[in-house]
Amino acid sequence: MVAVTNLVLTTVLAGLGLASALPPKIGTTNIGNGNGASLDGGRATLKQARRPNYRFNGARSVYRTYLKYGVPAPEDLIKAVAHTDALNAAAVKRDTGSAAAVPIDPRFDIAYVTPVTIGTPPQTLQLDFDTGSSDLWVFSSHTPTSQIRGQEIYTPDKSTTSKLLDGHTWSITYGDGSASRGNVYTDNFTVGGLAVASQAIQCAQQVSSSFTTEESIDGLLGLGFSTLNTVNPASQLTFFDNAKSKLGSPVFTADLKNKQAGTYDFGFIDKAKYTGEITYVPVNPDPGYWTFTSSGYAVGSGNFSGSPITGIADTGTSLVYLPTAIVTAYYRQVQGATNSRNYGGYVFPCSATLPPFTFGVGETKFTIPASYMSYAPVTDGSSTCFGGLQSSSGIGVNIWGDVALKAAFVVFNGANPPTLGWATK
Ligand SMILES: O=C(c1ccc(-c2ccco2)nc1O)N(Cc1ccccn1)C1CC1
Repeated sequence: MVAVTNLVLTTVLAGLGLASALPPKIGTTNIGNGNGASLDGGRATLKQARRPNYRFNGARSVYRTYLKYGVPAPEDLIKAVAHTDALNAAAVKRDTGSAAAVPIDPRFDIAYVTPVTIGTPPQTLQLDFDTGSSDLWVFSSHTPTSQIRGQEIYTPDKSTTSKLLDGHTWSITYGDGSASRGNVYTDNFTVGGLAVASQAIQCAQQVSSSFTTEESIDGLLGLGFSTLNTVNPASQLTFFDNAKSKLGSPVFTADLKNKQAGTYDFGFIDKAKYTGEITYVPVNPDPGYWTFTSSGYAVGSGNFSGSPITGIADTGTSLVYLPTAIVTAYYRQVQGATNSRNYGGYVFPCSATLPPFTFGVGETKFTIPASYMSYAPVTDGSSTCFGGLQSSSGIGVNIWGDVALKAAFVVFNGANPPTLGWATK
C-alpha cells in the first residue's frame, strides 16, 4: 500500500509541478521533505506550497497531459510551450543595478557622487544620491550659465526621448540652506545598468550659490519616499519607486566608504559587502525620510546608554546630528573642544585625540572610528578641525549622515512595510 501511495503521490505532485524527490521510505509520521506533509496509518495530508516566481503556462499543462497518456504532442503545441515559457521568463523580475559612490574630495567625505545616464543618446552626469530627499534634479541647459561652474548639464533638446512635463515646476530647500527650482522633463534614465523609461528629470532653472560652487555635483537623486517630492501640480516618483517593479527584491543598499569609492546596489543584497547578520529595524515613512530608532550609544570605551534615538538615515548629509546631551558627552572627552559660534558647531585642535563613537541598531553595535569623527579643517590648512558629530537641536530631526553610514552596510528595504537593515563590514 505504502509503495503504491508513493507512486500516486509522485504522479500527483509531478502533475502539479510540485514534485520534490520523495524520500525512499515514507512510513514515518513526517515525510520530511519540508513541505508540511504528514502521513499516518496509510493516509497522507499534503500542504500546498506556492512556488516563488512560478508562472502558469497553460500550453505546458496541456503538453504534460499528452505526455502522461503517451500521446505525441503536435508541433504547434510544442511551439506554444516554448513561446509561453519565453514570455514568462521575460516577466520574472530580476533587473539589478550597481554603481560607484565616489567622494567628491579624496581628502574629506563631504559628499559622494554616482554616475547616471539620461536620454538618447545617453548623457552622463554625476549625481549625489540622497536618501534624505526625493527630488531628482540636474544642472541643465535651462540653468543660467552664471550659475554653472564646471558641472555637467543635461540638455533635453539633445535627447530624442525627452518629453516636457508641461506646466510642472519644482522647488526645494535643504536643511543647510541650499535650494534649487525649475521645470520638469521625462526621459530614459539608467543607474549602473538598471534602466527606467520616462523618469521625471527635474531641470534646474535656478540653483543657490552652494550648488554653483560645488562643481563635482551635477544634481541630486532623491532616494527618500516619493511623498517628499516637490513637483507641482503632480508629484513624481523617485527612481527607486519607478525601478521597484523590475527588481527581484525591492531594495537598494549603501556601502559608503571612508575617503574611497563605495557602491549603491539596486535589487539585490551583496553578501560579500558585509560581515555577520543584517539587523532589520522598522521604518516610519512619514513624512518621507528613512526614519528608524537606534537602540543607544557609547562614547569611546564608556558605558553603552540604552536610551533610544529616533533619527533618519541620510546619505545626502555629511555629518551625524544627535541630541545635545549626547554631543556634549562626546566632546567632554576631547581636549580643547568647544562649541564655536564662529564656525557653527563643535571644533577642536586637529591634533586632539578623539574617542570612537558607538551606536546601536537592535542588538548590533556599530563603532564609528575616531578617524571618521574629525571631519575636516574649518578652513583649508587650518589646525582647527570641525567635528563629524554635531548637535541636532537646531534641525528638528536627528540625522545619521555619511560619518555614521560609512561604518555600516545599510539595506534600504522598500517593501511594505519598509525596513532598514544594518550590518557590520
Ligand atoms: O537637507 C535636508 C532636506 C532634504 C529634503 C528636504 C525637502 C523639503 C521638501 C522636500 O524635501 N528638506 C530638507 O531639509 N535634510 C538634511 C539636513 C537638514 C538640516 C540640516 C542638515 N541636513 C533633511 C533630511 C532632514
